[in-house]
Amino acid sequence: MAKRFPQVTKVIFDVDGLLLDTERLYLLAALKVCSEYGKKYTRELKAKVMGKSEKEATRIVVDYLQLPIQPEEYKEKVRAEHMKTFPSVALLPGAETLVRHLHKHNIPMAVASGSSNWSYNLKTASHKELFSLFSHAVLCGDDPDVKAGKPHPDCFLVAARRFGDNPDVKEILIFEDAPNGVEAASAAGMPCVCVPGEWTDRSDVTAKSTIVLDSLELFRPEDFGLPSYGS
Ligand SMILES: O=c1[nH]cc([C@@H]2O[C@H](COP(=O)(O)O)[C@@H](O)[C@H]2O)c(=O)[nH]1
Ligand SMILES: [Mg+2]
Repeated sequence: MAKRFPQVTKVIFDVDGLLLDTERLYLLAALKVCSEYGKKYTRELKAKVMGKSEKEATRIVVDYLQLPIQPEEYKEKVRAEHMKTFPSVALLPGAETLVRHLHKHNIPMAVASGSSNWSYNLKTASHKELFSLFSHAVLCGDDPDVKAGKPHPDCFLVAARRFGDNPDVKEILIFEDAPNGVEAASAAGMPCVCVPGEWTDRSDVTAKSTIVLDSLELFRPEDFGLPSYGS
């Protein structure tokens, strides 16, 4: 089958809103905590923080809504909500099939997320075997090599270096759901498949994505020179 886009040889997946259905859980937690102070956590505010590191996202929310608490206290309150919901989070449609397919064909794969280690461990707890198929996870919140979170390109460039053989950035395909992540992929010089979640406006990701899909289930590996399903 002919390629539609340049050949890629490696893949990096975003986590929240792309592999895991966590974005609705982030929303519920933020709505609950902000409402305790009579504040409304809006779609516009959510779009600003999706993909950011926990530290940055926390500061942005507290500043934007002028919450009468320190960012650290906001973070702890939100974490208390996440402890209730993250351990049973579901995978998004198409995620498991795609990851297992690429792994079967020995395509090097990593994940790169705005998450902290704490949050990543909690939300991947019931999907440990699937997440063990990635060669490495770059977690912006706690990784000493990541100087700036998405939309800066650092997390994807660090993940690329850890593949080990100094790969060409143009051969590394990013999967993202949010504007900050698409921006980061573009800044890294990497092609990007965007699957916009419920809280991402298509118009915010179209220009800098290689392709925009309604679901991971619609991704055709052969379009990027990867082995097709069934092969
Ligand atoms: O409603 C929200 N969505 C997402 C985030 C932040 O975005 C990251 C998601 O990163 P990614 O999509 O890169 O996995 C989360 O770890 C969190 O820090 C947030 O604060 N609030
Ligand atoms: Mg995401």
